[in-house]
Amino acid sequence: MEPVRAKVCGLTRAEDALAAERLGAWAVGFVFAPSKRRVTPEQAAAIGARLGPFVMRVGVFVDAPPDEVLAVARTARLGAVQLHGREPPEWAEALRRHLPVIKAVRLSGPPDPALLTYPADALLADGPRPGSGEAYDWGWLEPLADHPRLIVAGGLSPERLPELFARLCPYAVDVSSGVESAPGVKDEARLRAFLQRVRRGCG
Ligand SMILES: O=C(O)c1ccccc1NCC(=O)[C@H](O)[C@H](O)COP(=O)(O)O
Repeated sequence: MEPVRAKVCGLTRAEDALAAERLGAWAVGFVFAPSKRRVTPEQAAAIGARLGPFVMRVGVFVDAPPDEVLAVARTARLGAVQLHGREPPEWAEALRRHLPVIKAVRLSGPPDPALLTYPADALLADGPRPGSGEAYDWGWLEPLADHPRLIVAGGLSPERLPELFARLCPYAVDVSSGVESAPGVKDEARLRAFLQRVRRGCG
């Protein structure tokens, strides 16, 4: 059975990042765009430095030009970048010469199938307002179903994973507010419940 990978996004505290690693997250995300969870590159570097070598550090950006993204990635020691805005494909191509790129799409209806040709290493399907916990109709993911690396995000929680996995088996899931007690503060019990369910997979 293929594993389902998990990324815990919107980290602002080392203790939450360490809990995510200990409980089995494959990746942690740092938001560098305007957000209640925004961190500086230096804060992300300090949190990332506490983690072991096998946890991917992902930086979340919204419409930041490639030079800016690469400068942040160097300081924060990121392993991959997640583009959450309307970045032109040329920006993703430029970034992919240096780092893996995850293209995020905000869904308020079924996505344009042209998204499948966007130059990215993975696609992330998010809710209409990232980090808000707002969900969407998973039926809208149909046009992206054949993508080999589809990451499902947006309003996920330990309670909603069983229904998601009964409907589709994505490459990975991404969660932020569904495992929080306050913006940027993760709740260890909810994190544990989420990651335990992910580890059991779709079967
Ligand atoms: O978290 C934010 O505030 C944010 C702001 C701007 C762009 C992206 C942002 N977050 C990215 C994510 O963390 C994902 O959208 C997240 O996993 C899904 O959020 P949630 O619905 O809260 O689980």
